[in-house]
Amino acid sequence: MPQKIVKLTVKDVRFPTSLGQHGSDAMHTDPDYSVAYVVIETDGGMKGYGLTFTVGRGTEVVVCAVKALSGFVVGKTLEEIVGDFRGFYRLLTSDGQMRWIGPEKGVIQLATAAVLNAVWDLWARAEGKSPEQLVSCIDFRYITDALTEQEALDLLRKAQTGKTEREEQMLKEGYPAYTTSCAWLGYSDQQLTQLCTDALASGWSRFKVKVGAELEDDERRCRLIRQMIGPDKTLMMDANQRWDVGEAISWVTSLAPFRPLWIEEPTSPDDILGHATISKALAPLGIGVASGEQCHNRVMFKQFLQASALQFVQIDSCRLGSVNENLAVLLMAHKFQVPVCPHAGGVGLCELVQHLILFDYISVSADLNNRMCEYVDHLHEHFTSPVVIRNAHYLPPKDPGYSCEMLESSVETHQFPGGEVWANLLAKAPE
Ligand SMILES: C[C@H](O)[C@@H](O)[C@@H](O)[C@H](O)C(=O)O
Ligand SMILES: [Mg+2]
Repeated sequence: MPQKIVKLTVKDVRFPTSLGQHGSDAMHTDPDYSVAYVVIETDGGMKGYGLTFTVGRGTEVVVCAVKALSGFVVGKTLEEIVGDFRGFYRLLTSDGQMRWIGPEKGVIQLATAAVLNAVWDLWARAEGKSPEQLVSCIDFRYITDALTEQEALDLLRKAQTGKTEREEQMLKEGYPAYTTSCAWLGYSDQQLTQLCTDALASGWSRFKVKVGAELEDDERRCRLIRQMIGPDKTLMMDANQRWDVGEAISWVTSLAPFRPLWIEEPTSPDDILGHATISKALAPLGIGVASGEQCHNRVMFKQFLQASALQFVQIDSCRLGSVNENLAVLLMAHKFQVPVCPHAGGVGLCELVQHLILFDYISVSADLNNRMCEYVDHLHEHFTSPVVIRNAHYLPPKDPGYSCEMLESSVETHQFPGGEVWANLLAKAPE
């Protein structure tokens, strides 16, 4: 029976993570991890859950944008949507009036991600998908000079070989992960040492440290973490867009003795040629450039790849236009032979992105070289099917759907500004 979507609700849900400096970096010094949380409902009583991640103030703007998009979803059947998913994607991203406030970037793209993530959740509960079906979800507009529909189909068909073995391998071993939880910028050295000791004891071998505010602090913290993890484990550094191009090169050169695998977001996320310059300058030091958590669409990723500006592609489940656009980027990255190491953490990003990276390994790249998925140990307890990490690997999710359904009680108490958590905090806040 066709399932008609009859309702879409969206809520502003925030967690006061800034109180403990969790998630802090050189540019976002006080993040309150938040989501615009979307639930769509069908007349048959089925529900789809979706979200997009933000860091506090401004979530209400994303909520408004989701409301502005809801008219495109409510009244449609799931079959109508997935029967022409490319067309539906365009309806959301290319509406003649709404596209002016994007197109395909900023708040409206975050809202698109939240809505489409909910649609994918609903669809994912239903069935498996063939290469043809997947390709039919991708909007190839603006990327055919890098990847055609036929090439995408060929890549997916080629990766059918060995798929079952890779699936079994993932079920047994899981997908390799790295942790960012030890070294947020606002953590003291003592906290860093303790968290690093715990992480090593739990089997973590890949670590990311925040840098970019003060060089001396960076040197001290990187020395500390390198000493703790030893010479053989992997270290990544993340500057969250703090530098100009020249500054990035000299700053990272000073940190080179600590042997980072990559420097993440060294400069503006929009500066493709700047990233290319930094990549070229750092290559002789064996340091790659990573970016993507604020790369707003497939067209930007295409250019980063064409310009050899990135050595690690960091897809994001909520920044790009949901699975549809992530599929395009995974396939382009594979064609350009650049490893994908997704951005995760936040609220629900690990839950969502585990699906994409498992898909990448099983159905696209068939490669684990230089690949790992970010993990941050926060806020998983608010989800009905939280990620499962075993020995620093993501174990494949077992429950149907896209894993971003939150506990009703968590949504209730963290709704901004009226939920209990915020009502209490705001009552205590100075005028
Ligand atoms: C404000 C956030 O915590 C960011 O610092 C975070 O997403 C980070 O860039 C990361 O790579 O995990
Ligand atoms: Mg980052």
